[in-house]
Amino acid sequence: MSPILSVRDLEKTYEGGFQALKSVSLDISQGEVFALLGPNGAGKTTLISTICGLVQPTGGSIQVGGHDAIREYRAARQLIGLVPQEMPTAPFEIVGDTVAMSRGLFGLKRDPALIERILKDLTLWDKKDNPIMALSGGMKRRLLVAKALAHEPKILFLDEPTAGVDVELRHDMWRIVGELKEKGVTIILTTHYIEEAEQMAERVGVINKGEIILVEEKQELMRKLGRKLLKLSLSEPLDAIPEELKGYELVLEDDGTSLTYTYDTHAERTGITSLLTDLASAGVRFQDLQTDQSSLEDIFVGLVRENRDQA
Ligand SMILES: Nc1ncnc2c1ncn2[C@@H]1O[C@H](COP(=O)(O)OP(=O)(O)OP(=O)(O)O)[C@@H](O)[C@H]1O
Repeated sequence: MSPILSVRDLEKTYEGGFQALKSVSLDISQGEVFALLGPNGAGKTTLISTICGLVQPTGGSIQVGGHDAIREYRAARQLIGLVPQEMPTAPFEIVGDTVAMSRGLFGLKRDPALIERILKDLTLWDKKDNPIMALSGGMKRRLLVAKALAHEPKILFLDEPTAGVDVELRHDMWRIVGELKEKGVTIILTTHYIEEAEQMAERVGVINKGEIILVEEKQELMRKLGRKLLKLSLSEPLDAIPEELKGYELVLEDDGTSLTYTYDTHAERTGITSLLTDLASAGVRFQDLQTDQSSLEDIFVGLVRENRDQA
């Protein structure tokens, strides 16, 4: 099946020369939930804004549902709903009106029944006659989702949907995403949190400094994130791994002075206890041991640390 969204070699250099996107390529299938994970300033908002036509790219191309996002802007934009990080609307606007107006902006016929359903789904129906300023922060977040859905988009972008929200609203957002997915809406969300990507997404892309450095199926990513290394410094160097330890897929390193075992922290059994017993019966002694995170976790922790250091 051809992707509903296809981004090719996308570049964005802001006025002043800062390159926020460096040749980003990405394909998203219809109906999938994709999380774009990355630290502050990685380029997540720039990427979304460029796809939604709010920011002009300086290179590359974007196809949305087969439409070129620049040459066929209106057709492409019609398919997209965008939930921004913050409420850009006027505080005096009435909740029900502002959602209906969002639909009108796309030149679509009024559909009060649809607006009612959207407001009810987002538990905003009893606030429909209130001005936006009378809503709590959490309700404003829900209203942003309602406005983005009013023209029945096929692709919904959620920019940091749970940044700064309480636990209850975070779970609500996860539920809303699940329900939209059931209806066949393609969802792309940005987040800082591995946990959030794990909860919601089927596929995860990691972006850093304007480059997508990894795209993985969530299951595969979590498997890698869950991997750890156990490194044993041996008392006496080994020429080879003893036959009875072959099942552990150990790696002999550092001129035979260290053995490394990879295990899965999510597994019911890590295999460490039996490894240590089998090492003893094979007569392999060690003087020290240390554990290490898997390389993927290193990447992400490294990204976040780098970002914090720069802040
Ligand atoms: N209008 C602009 N002019 C110049 N530089 C900009 C502009 N908008 C964003 N940038 C820069 O581009 C980089 C990427 O910003 P962007 O907002 O896309 O990151 P992000 O991953 O969404 O971060 P956050 O998680 O903080 O929202 C940042 O270094 C930012 O300062």
